[in-house]
Amino acid sequence: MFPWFAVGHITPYLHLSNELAKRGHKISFFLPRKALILLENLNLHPNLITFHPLTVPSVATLPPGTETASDIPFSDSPFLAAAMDLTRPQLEVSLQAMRPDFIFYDLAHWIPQVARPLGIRTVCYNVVSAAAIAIVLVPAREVTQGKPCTEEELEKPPRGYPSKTVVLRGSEARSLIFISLPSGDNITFHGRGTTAMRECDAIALRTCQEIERDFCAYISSQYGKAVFLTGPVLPEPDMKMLDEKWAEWLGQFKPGSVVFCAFGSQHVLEKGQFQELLLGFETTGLPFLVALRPPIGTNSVEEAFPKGFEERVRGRGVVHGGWVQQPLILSHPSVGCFVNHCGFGSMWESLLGDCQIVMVPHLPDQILHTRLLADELKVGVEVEREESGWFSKESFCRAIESVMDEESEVGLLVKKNHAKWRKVLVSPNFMTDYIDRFIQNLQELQMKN
Ligand SMILES: C[C@@H]1O[C@@H](OC[C@H]2O[C@@H](Oc3cc4c(O)cc(O)cc4[o+]c3-c3ccc(O)c(O)c3)[C@H](O)[C@@H](O)[C@@H]2O)[C@H](O)[C@H](O)[C@H]1O
Ligand SMILES: O=c1ccn([C@@H]2O[C@H](COP(=O)(O)OP(=O)(O)O[C@H]3OC[C@@H](O)[C@H](O)[C@H]3O)[C@@H](O)[C@H]2O)c(=O)[nH]1
Repeated sequence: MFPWFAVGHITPYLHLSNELAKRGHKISFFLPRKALILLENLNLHPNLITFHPLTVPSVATLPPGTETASDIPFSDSPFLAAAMDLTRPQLEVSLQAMRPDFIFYDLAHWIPQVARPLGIRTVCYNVVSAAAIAIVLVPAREVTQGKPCTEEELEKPPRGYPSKTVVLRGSEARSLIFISLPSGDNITFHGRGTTAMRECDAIALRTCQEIERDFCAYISSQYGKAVFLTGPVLPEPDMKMLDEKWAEWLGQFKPGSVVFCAFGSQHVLEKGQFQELLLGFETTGLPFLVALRPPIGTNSVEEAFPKGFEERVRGRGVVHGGWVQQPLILSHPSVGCFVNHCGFGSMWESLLGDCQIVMVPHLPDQILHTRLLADELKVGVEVEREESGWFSKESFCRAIESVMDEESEVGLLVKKNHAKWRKVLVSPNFMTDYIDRFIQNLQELQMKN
């Protein structure tokens, strides 16, 4: 396993590794040293899953010590991609010695060049939605190296893109410009993503037909190869592992009453937006647990609190400036609403849980995931932004109240739809059957010469 150096990628690769190991397969997992510390406890089969910490080479354009996407602003992602590419010699030496049957990778587009001569099969395993891939990372989206896409080009989905709902609206499309800019040396993000999928033996996606059938079919037709699906791949939460501190705090509130908020491993808010969000939570009058990193330019969340905030919400609101056990908090009976950025991991965790869903997307893939949930499946609501991109305290509060008010029409509708989808996704054997079929797909691929 060799995922992109981001917690939102390493985590789902580890969930898949656990499922493979559960069925007796042996896994070597390559990841930056720092990520290992955070994720080691998610390894449920240490006898079969071995971690291989990588030394992430220093790149002049990255802050010293950078190892994962959590360490840098989004704008530095291209330099982290360059650093990942420089780990190639480490991978080469290890693969030569190990000779695994398969290697799984995503943004390291050069893996097939290394693996093919060694007879190792390559699986490009993507852990963002099929929709996000279909809208940009396909040959039908023409991108020329050295020529950034225009706004007009970005506004149009590629020919044959199968949805009119799961799209970026108006100025949102501008944020896709990054696909046509360098991502490491001499390659664009589009070049990286499409090479990775064109050159692999199999494309795999962390999704299911039931939700993303048309997008999967589109990707398959664009690349002229089968697309293997793993399903959502989420472990059963083990509530015994929830930190005593949170179990106790959450335990004081009525079932389904607490609003939990987290924005994944990369997103850091501007101070003004952070304060607006907290004021929005305050206005709801509901108990809340917010787990967000200190906003830009601050060293702690406390330092950025709005004036008098702490006293006003004492006893019902907690703001934690670090990492929490998100899947376990979401499964706590007191938690009734999940305000999240709709990273693909959080999207699955919210869909499989039974909290009401409120989305505040930031990156373009997160906007597409939000459209899928809010406009296609209608299982949650999106917080309204102003034209400038600003979320006001009123819009946060309105979105949360609209799903938490038991009388609200929107709240009842999303609850009903969510329950319907959840029933499908948690039905006995749904996830197991996906993994079993996926392994069968791999075994058939292995039979081919
Ligand atoms: C330069 C910065 O680039 C962007 O940040 C990189 C992040 O990319 C994430 O991965 C994807 C994002 C998107 C997206 O935003 C919209 C899409 O329609 C598609 C994708 O695809 C992918 C992706 C990732 C991996 C993979 O194998 C794929 O096949 C597709 C990644 O999750 C995250 O960790 C990166 O930080 C960013 O937009 C920023 O604005 C730019 O400055
Ligand atoms: O405090 C936290 C925050 C997050 N998490 C976990 O970290 C993971 C975060 O993954 P997400 O995909 O939701 O979000 P990230 O922003 O970290 O992901 C990244 O990769 C996936 C893409 O869709 C996102 O756009 C990209 O930012 C989730 O599994 C979540 O449960 C915690 O366990 N605790």
